[in-house]
Amino acid sequence: MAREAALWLLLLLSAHLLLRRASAIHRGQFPPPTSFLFGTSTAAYQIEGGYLEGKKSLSNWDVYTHKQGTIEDGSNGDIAADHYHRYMEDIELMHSLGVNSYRFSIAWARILPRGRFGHVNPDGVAFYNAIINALLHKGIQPFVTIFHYDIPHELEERYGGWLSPEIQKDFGYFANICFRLFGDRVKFWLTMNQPNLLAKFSYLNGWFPPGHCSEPFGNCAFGNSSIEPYIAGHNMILSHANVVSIYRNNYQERQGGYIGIAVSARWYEPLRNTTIDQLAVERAISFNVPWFLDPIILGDYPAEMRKILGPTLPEFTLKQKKKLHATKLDFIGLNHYSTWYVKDCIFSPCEMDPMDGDARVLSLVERDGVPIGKETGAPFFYDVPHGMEKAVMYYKQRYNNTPTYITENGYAQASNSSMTAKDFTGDTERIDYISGYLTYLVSAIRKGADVRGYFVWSILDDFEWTSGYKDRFGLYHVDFKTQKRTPKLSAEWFREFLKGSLVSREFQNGSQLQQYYTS
Ligand SMILES: O=C(/C=C/c1ccc(O)cc1)O[C@@H]1O[C@H](CO)[C@@H](O)[C@H](O)[C@H]1O
Repeated sequence: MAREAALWLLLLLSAHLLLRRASAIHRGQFPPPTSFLFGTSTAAYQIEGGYLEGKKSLSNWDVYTHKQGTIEDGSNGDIAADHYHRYMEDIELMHSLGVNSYRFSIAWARILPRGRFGHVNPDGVAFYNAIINALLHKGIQPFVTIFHYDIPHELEERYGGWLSPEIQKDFGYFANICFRLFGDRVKFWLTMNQPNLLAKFSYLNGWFPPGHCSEPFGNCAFGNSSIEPYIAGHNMILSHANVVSIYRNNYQERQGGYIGIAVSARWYEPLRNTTIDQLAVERAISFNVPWFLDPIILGDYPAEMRKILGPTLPEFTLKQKKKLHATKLDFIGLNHYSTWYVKDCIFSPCEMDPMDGDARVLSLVERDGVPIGKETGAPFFYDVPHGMEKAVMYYKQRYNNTPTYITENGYAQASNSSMTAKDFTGDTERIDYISGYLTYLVSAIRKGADVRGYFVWSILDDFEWTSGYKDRFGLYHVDFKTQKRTPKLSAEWFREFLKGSLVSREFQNGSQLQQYYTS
């Protein structure tokens, strides 16, 4: 039965490639597996479930999702994709794809249920040991995010989470335990995931816990949208620096790994070809990635931010600047999905934008009624493949070609509860999306960008934060009632791509094939 399904998918895939020639892209255009990672990406809260199992405590997300009205479909991550019980099956799926890396995150509340105020939980440690060992056994490099949005709820209650400098101590305490317990086997660490997006979702527009915001960015019971995002951001930057210094001083030499940070790297284009919209693009960019990477790599916030925010933007003390300078990072992780048009809001009137409005810009997905790219199942995410090359080349230049990994890129299918696996497995749009972005990534690499890996978000359909289970990003479909995993066409495509066998389908002409194998 499973065999039949696989054959059927393979047939569909061949037809897709023949008819649409979707991918001139092939594995041989990238550096060899010894120097380039191809993997899939996940985060603990989005796939694990088991929210009260193994003596885990409640995280901020457990508490938030259990409140009415926070998640669009009223769901939560209590069970999610049940990866807590099915991790071996999921690792086998990845192995069958032929990836050489897997990016996942560690649930803080599994390792330290009470943060630094309690004990290390052996069950949590055992869970991640089992995952790491199973991955290594199959030749898959663990690529670990220490913090991907979920913190022990107690830290939120005690001192307000990321709003307090206290969090720096807790985060350092947690990371130190991760390095000590897992660092003998984990060689790739990300301190955090998308702090630049998280600070806004948590404290500017209030979509994520603790749901803080104020007018005009949103209407929340608590918060101050013009101050709190930058306080949280400041604590995140200092927490990153602290954790990198812990790794450098106590582990890196002995363990021989690398440490970086993953940021949300949206790309922006001017709505009109005018100076004011071009300046708006520069502001939008500055308030996105450079908000975090300028302090971490160059030592201070970007000038555009200081100019607009003035004293609202915290200052780094001399001591902090010294620490930033001494730590920095080994590599940059870019999460890239889409591109937006940007319109100036300083010299022209605008509606309030709860994502980019703090940069005095409005981001849009259409120009004169024409969408910026092909639409996807996620509202606001469009298929704009050239944005990948633009973003990579921009940050190559800004950060002196720091080694870079594309830590996330992927495509969402929209769904509703009456749809079944069959409705999702013929996902040629995802194949087009991924092969398009990979094509532009190859172009950036050819132009000298030091890109060392690419991770698809995601291996499985998962809990997509405030969208709940509606947006399906998986290469494998998950039936959340039975937890059955079914490969989509894109999974078969990725497998063929990683094998290098797409080339033989693409190039019927023998000499080109010859060229590929000898180059
Ligand atoms: O980029 C985002 C999230 C965007 C968003 C969320 C909720 C909204 O309401 C609007 C946008 O996160 C990255 O992209 C993925 C796919 O989304 C997430 O599942 C990952 O966890 C995250 O690192």
